[in-house]
Amino acid sequence: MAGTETSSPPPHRLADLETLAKRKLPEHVYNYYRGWAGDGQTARDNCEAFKRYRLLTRVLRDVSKQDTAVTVLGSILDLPVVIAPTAQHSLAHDDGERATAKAAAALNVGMVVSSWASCSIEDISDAAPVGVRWFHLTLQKDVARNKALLARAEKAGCTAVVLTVDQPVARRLKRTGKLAVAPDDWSLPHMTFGDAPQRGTVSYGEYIYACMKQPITWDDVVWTKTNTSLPVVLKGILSAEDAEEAVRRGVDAICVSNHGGRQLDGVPATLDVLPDVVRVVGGRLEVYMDGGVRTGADILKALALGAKCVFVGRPVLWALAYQGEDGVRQALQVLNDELRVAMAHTGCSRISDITRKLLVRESCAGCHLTSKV
Ligand SMILES: Cc1cc2nc3c(=O)[nH]c(=O)nc-3n(C[C@H](O)[C@H](O)[C@H](O)COP(=O)(O)O)c2cc1C
Ligand SMILES: CCCCCCC(=O)C(=O)O
Repeated sequence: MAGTETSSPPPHRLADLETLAKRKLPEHVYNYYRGWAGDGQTARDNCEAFKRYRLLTRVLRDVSKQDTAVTVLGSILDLPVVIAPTAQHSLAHDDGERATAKAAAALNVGMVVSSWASCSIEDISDAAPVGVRWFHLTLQKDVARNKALLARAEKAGCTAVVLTVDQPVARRLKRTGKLAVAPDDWSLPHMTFGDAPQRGTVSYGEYIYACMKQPITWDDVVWTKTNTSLPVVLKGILSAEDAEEAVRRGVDAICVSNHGGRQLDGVPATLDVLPDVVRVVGGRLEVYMDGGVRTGADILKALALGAKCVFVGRPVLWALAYQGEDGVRQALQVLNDELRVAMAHTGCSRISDITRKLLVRESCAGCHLTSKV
């Protein structure tokens, strides 16, 4: 089991965390967290897309202070960052999601607790009573369980429901060409399996789809809206058309996401589709994004292209494996420091100063005065 704290120095970059975590994690856990669909083209492209934009500095402004606060679904975050829903934090550290939630609360960033969490939503709320927390709902075949989870999330203080919509069929999660098998060390307090196959003998996808409602449709989005008083966020939107439908169905926010490249390989990087989605939505609901966010400059780029905030997935798991709650705090602090530096150099004192004018496309780096991003 990972999770023994060491006195290693704090990481300077989130990119270093994966190597630090790898040394501590059992191989199957590292492979599961790192995993991607297909050849990993989309997983890589999510990160590369950020590098295709350059930041344009603006000088001689008073940037002695940066206010990085943002309001999402009525809650104030000190950073435009939400910890993405990711399964099974106890595989990274004994304190699991309790540690992650404490770190998120300490820096006042958001956290989405996965339906696939290893700690229950009640345990997490007991460990970290404050903090902006949302519940990620995987719709299960068991309708009563879905209703009960919505009620439990609200009672435990969650202020939004995040419905993941990009898992229509069981996937074949891979890393280095090997198909992941459902291991027997998962703890799943929110899920009901009925006559599920034996873990350790079937693929990861076969196992989890034994309890998931499949496929889910727009009617399920309406069902979710009807069965909770909380705002509903759709996570996994990639097209302008689906974003338009989300507006029509009365959804409160969407997260442009390809699940960190873990669903269908070959779909576009999220940063590349974000502008189209933002354009069609036209401010009628909040738009977030995730996939490949690794630096404060990445956050600035996503916000410049219209995201209200970003979700961060794998780096949080690496930080948790590296040094538990403290590791996650350090990682969030790195993002905070880097965002402030990027804002100062681009002449931004507050989040609302961040606009598309601060970005140039890589191919246009020499002709930015005439280019549009
Ligand atoms: C190990 C792991 C588990 C995940 N579990 C979930 C989940 O339970 N629900 C969900 O909607 N997304 C899940 N995701 C996807 C993340 O929420 C997020 O979309 C993705 O990790 C963002 O990309 P990034 O890792 O490059 O930041 C998971 C991702 C990883 C890496
Ligand atoms: C422990 C079961 C994991 C279920 C699926 C979580 C997920 O969405 C992922 O990408 O992994």
